[in-house]
Amino acid sequence: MTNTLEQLKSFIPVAPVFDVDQRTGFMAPEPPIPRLPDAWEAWEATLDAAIEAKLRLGDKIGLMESEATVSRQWRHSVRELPVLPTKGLHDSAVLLRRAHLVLAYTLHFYVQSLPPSEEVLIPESIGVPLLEVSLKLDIPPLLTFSDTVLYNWDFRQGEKCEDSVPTPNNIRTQTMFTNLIDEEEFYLCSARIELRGVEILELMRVTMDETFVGDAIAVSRIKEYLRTIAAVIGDLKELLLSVKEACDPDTYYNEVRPWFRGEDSAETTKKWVFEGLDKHRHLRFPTELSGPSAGQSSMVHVLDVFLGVDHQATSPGRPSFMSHMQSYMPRNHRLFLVHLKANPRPLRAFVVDANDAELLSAYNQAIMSLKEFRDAHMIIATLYILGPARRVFKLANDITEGNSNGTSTPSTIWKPVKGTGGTELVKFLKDTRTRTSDTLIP
Ligand code: HEM
Repeated sequence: MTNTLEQLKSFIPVAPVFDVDQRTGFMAPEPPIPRLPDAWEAWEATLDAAIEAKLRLGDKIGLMESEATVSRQWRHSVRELPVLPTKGLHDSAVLLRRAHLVLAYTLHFYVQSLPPSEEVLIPESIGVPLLEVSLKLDIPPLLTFSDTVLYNWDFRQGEKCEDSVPTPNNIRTQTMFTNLIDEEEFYLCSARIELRGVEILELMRVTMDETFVGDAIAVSRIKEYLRTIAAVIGDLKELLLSVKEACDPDTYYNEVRPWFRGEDSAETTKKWVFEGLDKHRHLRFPTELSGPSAGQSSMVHVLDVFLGVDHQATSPGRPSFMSHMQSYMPRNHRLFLVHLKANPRPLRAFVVDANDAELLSAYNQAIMSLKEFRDAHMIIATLYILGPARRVFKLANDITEGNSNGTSTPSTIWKPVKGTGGTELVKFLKDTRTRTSDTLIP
C-alpha cells in the first residue's frame, strides 16, 4: 500500500527523462549551440547568406527585379549544395536540434522566396538531411515552435555568469529571418511565458502529490496552490499582452509572419514536393507540414491537461487541433503530456468529489484565469492578424479600383484568415476559449 502511494505520489517525476528542467521547464536549460561543427558549415553559411542578403518574400507586392535576382541566386546556391551526410549528428540531441533549426529556417527561406507562379520543389541538398534529422527527432520537417523559441535563445550580452539561469529579462534570440526587433520580441514573448510558467509545473507536481493524500490538510494546501496557479496564469496573460511593447502588428503581419507559412497556411494550396525521396527509401513522405504556432507550446497544453480542459470535445472521433499540434512538439515533451493525461486522479474529478466550497472556488479561479489568458490571446490575434489582414485587403482593393477607372469590382473576396498552424483562427480561438469556460464547475 505504502509502495503504491509512493509510486503515485511521484507521478510527475522531476524529469530529465522528459527534457523538462526544474528551472527552465520546456526551454533548453543551457543556451543551445549557435553553430554546427565544421562538417555542416555549408548549411550555416547558406542560412547566413539568406539573412545577410535580406531575402524578400516571393509574393511581396512591388518586388523589384533586383530583389528577385538576389533570391534566385541564393536558391541556386542551395541547389548546388552537396547532400551532406547526417549520421555524425544522430547521437547528439543538441546537434540534431541545431541541424533541424538551420535546415528548417533555410527551407522556409527557400519556399517563401519563390515566385508565386513556381512549384514548390525542395532540393535534395536541404530536404533530405532535414527529413533525416526530423526522423531522428520524431518531429515534422519544417519550422516548429521548438526551433523558433525553445532551442533558439542565448543570454543577452554580459548577462551570463557561472550559475546563470535564463529568465524573462536576460535572454535574446539567436536565429531570425529578418533580424527585426519585432521578430525577436514575437519569439521572446513566448519564451518569457515558458519561463514564467515553470512555477506552475512545480505547483502542479505538489498538487498532484496532495491529491493522492487527499486528507483535510492536503485539501487546504491544494486550495493555496490553485490560487497561486491562478495568479501565475495572470502573469502569463500580462506577458502575452506585453508583446505590444516592441512588436508592431503590421510589421509582424507583413514582414515576419509570411516566412512561417507551412504547406496548409499559405494562401495558395501548393503542394510541397521533397525531391529525391525515391532514392532514399528509409525516409517517410511528410504529411505534417503546418507552420510554427505557439499552439505547439507544451506549457499551455500542460495547463489544459492538468486543469481538465477537454479540447477533444468538439471533434469526436478525430484528433483535435490541439492534439495535432502535439506531434510538432519535441518527442519527450509529448511523452510528458501523455504521462500527465494518464494521471489516475485527475484534479477536476478530485475537486468535484471533495465537495468543498473553497476548493471549488480556488479551482474555478484557476480556470477563469486561463479563460482570461485566452481572452487576451484573442485580442492579440485580432491586433496582429485580423487588423493587418483587413488593411492589406483594403489596400489591394483600392489599387484595383484605381486601376479599373472607378469600376468597383473587388480584386479579391474576403476569406476567413488562417493561422500559421492552418486553423480558421477566429472560430478556432473562440472554441478553445469556450471549452475553457465550459470546464468551470457549477
Ligand atoms: C503576436 C502574438 C501571437 C499571435 C498573433 C498568435 C496567434 C495565434 C493564432 C492565429 C492561433 C491559431 C492557431 C494557428 O493556426 O496557428 C494561435 C493559437 C495558439 N496560440 Fe497564439 N498567438 C500569439 C502568441 C501566443 C503566445 C505568446 C502564446 C503562449 C505561449 C500562444 C499560445 C497559443 C496557443 C496555446 C494556441 C492554441 C489555441 C489555444 O490554446 O487557445 N500564442 N495563436
